[in-house]
Amino acid sequence: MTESSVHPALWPAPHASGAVDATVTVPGSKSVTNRALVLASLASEPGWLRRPLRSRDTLLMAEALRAMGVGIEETISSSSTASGEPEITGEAWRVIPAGLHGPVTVDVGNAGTVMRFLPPVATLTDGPVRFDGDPRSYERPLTGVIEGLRALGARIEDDGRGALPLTVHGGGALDGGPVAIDASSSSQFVSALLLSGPRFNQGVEVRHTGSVLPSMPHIRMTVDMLRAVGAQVDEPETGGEPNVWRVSPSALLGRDLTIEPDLSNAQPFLAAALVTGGKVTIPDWPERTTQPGDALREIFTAMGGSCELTERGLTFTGTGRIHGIDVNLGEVGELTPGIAAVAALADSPSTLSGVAHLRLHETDRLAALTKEINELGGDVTETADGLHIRPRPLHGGVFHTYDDHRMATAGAIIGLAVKGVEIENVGTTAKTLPDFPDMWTGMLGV
Ligand SMILES: O=C(O)C1=C[C@@H](OP(=O)(O)O)[C@@H](O)[C@H](O)C1
Ligand SMILES: C=C(OP(=O)(O)O)C(=O)O
Repeated sequence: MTESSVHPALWPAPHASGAVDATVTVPGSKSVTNRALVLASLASEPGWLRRPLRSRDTLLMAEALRAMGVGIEETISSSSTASGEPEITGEAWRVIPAGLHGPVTVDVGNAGTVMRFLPPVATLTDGPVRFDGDPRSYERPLTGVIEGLRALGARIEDDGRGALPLTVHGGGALDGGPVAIDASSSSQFVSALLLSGPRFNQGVEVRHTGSVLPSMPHIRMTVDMLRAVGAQVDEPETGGEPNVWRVSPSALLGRDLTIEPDLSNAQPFLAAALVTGGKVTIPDWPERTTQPGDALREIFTAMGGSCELTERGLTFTGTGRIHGIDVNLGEVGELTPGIAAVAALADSPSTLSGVAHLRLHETDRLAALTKEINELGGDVTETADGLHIRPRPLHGGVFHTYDDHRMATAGAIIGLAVKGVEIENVGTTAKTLPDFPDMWTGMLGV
């Protein structure tokens, strides 16, 4: 447990006195940064990550890979101006792959990407790799990774619950081949096995056997990023068998990759435009992306705003009126807390569905959102796979965050419209956006 969660401070969420009008530069994507770190570490030559996200989840990933032997040097990248003067263009990480070694202990924190993406990497080391993390990490599902890796030839010691803590006994290589897993509780099981797949002797063929598969854009992100480093991937969306992904064994290239801004972390800022009837521009919004946050253009437009993508970025404009929405968020589950917050301020009810698996995210997000919005006077009920939200006038109070970064940002969105909201442990936003409080007050000019 972190110091801040033992003595959680209360952060008075700023109330917006008028329409916001701001440009907010959002740091790099967590999901892209952590995939890029894994792929660069498994490559056969050095590579670069430019504008990586520097947050708890990505630093834990970098630290774990370093402990296994990978060189990751943090530098400030520069390029020359027309006059020849160097111009600072931002942070860059140079990744230098090396032989992977144990014994190592990996702290996964509460990062889904670290606890799921690294056990497959650990099978390639020459020793034991112990995985441990925050108390909540013991409750988050890992069965697909543990059972999947065992079926592919790995030796893993765990306590039989299909969760952390566990030790992967790396044997220097893994057979690989075909494997069937149920990834209905997390798409990250599929991504995890695919990311290391090129380095398994026979590659990997992952077959998802469960009824639902959440977060498909994140699996597309895995496939796209694998292809970008030279891997050969067959997958359902380009003519392959449904629910089957195949990665051939191959060496991986070291690339020079600029990380896109984190569009899910852009969500609270776009929501601020919607809630206050203002305007927010996010520079460098990609024209094409696999990030689920891109769906906000459609979802927040349906909730009452409008957006325009230009060379300046994405500009989102609110009208001051917010409408409820009936939407299946199965593909974009991580957007649920921010959408629920906006929906609680709308002029009609909302039904958010397709997100039963959020009960096993950083916290049980369906229970947490229901409790916290209702404690401010709201009327939210949990359904089997989501939330039903009937807006009511809300009042101030403490908004608890349960060590969940997206609960903290959801509370901040509500605080824009409701006076006297205090966010407990806003520091938990450090998981993916350490500068959130300053960025938020900066946007509001307070
Ligand atoms: O692969 C990824 O980077 C992610 C996949 C999703 O996980 P689930 O499929 O477990 O929801 C998402 O919610 C998480 O924030 C990031
Ligand atoms: C679910 C999330 O994170 P994780 O990568 O820990 O699963 C999230 O960021 O919303």
